[in-house]
Amino acid sequence: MKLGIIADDFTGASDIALTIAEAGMSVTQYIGIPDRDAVLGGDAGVVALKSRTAPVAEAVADSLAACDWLKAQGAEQIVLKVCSTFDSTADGNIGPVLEALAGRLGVGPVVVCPAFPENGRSVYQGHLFVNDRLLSESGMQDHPLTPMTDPDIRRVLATQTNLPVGHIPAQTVAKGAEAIVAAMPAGTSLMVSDAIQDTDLLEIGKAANGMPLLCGGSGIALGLPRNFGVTAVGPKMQGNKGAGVVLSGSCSKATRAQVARYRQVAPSREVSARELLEGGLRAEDVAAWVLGQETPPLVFSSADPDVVKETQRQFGTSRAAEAIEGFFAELAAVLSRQGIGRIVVAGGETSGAVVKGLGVSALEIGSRLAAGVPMVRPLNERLVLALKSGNFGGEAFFSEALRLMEDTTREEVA
Ligand SMILES: Nc1ncnc2c1ncn2[C@@H]1O[C@H](COP(=O)(O)OP(=O)(O)OP(=O)(O)O)[C@@H](O)[C@H]1O
Ligand SMILES: O=C(O)[C@@H](O)C(=O)CO
Repeated sequence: MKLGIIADDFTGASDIALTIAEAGMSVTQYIGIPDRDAVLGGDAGVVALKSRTAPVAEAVADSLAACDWLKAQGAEQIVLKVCSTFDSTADGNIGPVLEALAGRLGVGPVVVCPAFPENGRSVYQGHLFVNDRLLSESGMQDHPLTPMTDPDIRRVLATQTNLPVGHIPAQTVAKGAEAIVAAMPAGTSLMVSDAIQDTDLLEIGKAANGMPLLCGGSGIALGLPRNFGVTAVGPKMQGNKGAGVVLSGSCSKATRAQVARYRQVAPSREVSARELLEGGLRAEDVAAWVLGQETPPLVFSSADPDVVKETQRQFGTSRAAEAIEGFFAELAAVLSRQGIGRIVVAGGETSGAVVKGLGVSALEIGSRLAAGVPMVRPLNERLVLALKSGNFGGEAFFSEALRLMEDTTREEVA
């Protein structure tokens, strides 16, 4: 293994795995730290954790364990993959995790850059934008678990860590890799880098050659495979023509638009925390309904921010989330036992729940379904999955993904 990634959620893991695979590296996504039997080798390994919303001590312990495992596999460089919208709870574990990893790896400056221009995320003057809006006005301020109300990534990090937080401005990045390297201070610090377009990220990648630790969204990996002499080939994977379903627990703006669009063309079933906590809705019954449909149906809990807030007020944030995630996990498990062929999941936490429900230990990375979303296949299974980050994909994503995932003949190109 050359490149080791620690991802703080499951959709984020497949997002960065796609970037690396499209740049020509062989890559496996592991669901947590794998057992010895499940290690597949390859140029890159992505350990998917569910640490984004975890308490600090747990996130630090899990990330250090993942780092140790990746290093033991030979990884020469470690990337902490966080969300391109820098999702963090009020307690904020990104800073402490970076501090712990930097200590473990004995590193100097650590570049931090969540930019993902292809999906509209850019960093300028240390501030994170989603398209033409500051992060704090992008809809992310209403996220059910990680509301982001400060767009200044330097300030967000500074509240989470005692390490010095610095900045590499766009003017320096525009001068290229050498200027970026020259801008690095001595000693350990977190250097938030501006990046507006892919060429910026490629220069940052070049500058990062030999640096033991980096942090960012999937864009941070764009230029890394080249440092290892790898050239692009692109992943290949066959789809599955079997029955399909969409499971959506994401309440993001993009997902809500996708849900609204897909409901116009497919049967849908809404599930609520109330129904799950009070009514005892059975996953078996919903699975039977799913498998009785001709068009792949949609099962969703996605709701508008005011509905989510009211649910959280009534039942508690974690209790509501656990009920919904537990339901999706169980539903996926029943559907898989009954031979479902394609599952599209919307939402990182929801994807984590579904993958756990399926009992998956590792995922092969296939072709691109949308920017940041590959088709993936659990090891030794025929079932294919799409783990979509909440805010990724166009409005017709669900139909398009299901169609692409059905294709058993397509030879994929990067
Ligand atoms: N109607 C609802 N009321 C309250 N909580 C909900 C509701 N629907 C979903 N949730 C919870 O909100 C969380 C949504 O997080 P999830 O990570 O799945 O989506 P996301 O944050 O949009 O995606 P990403 O992390 O990829 O950006 C989950 O824990 C889910 O269980
Ligand atoms: O970086 C992103 O936006 C995604 O890969 C993600 O992590 C969302 O959960």
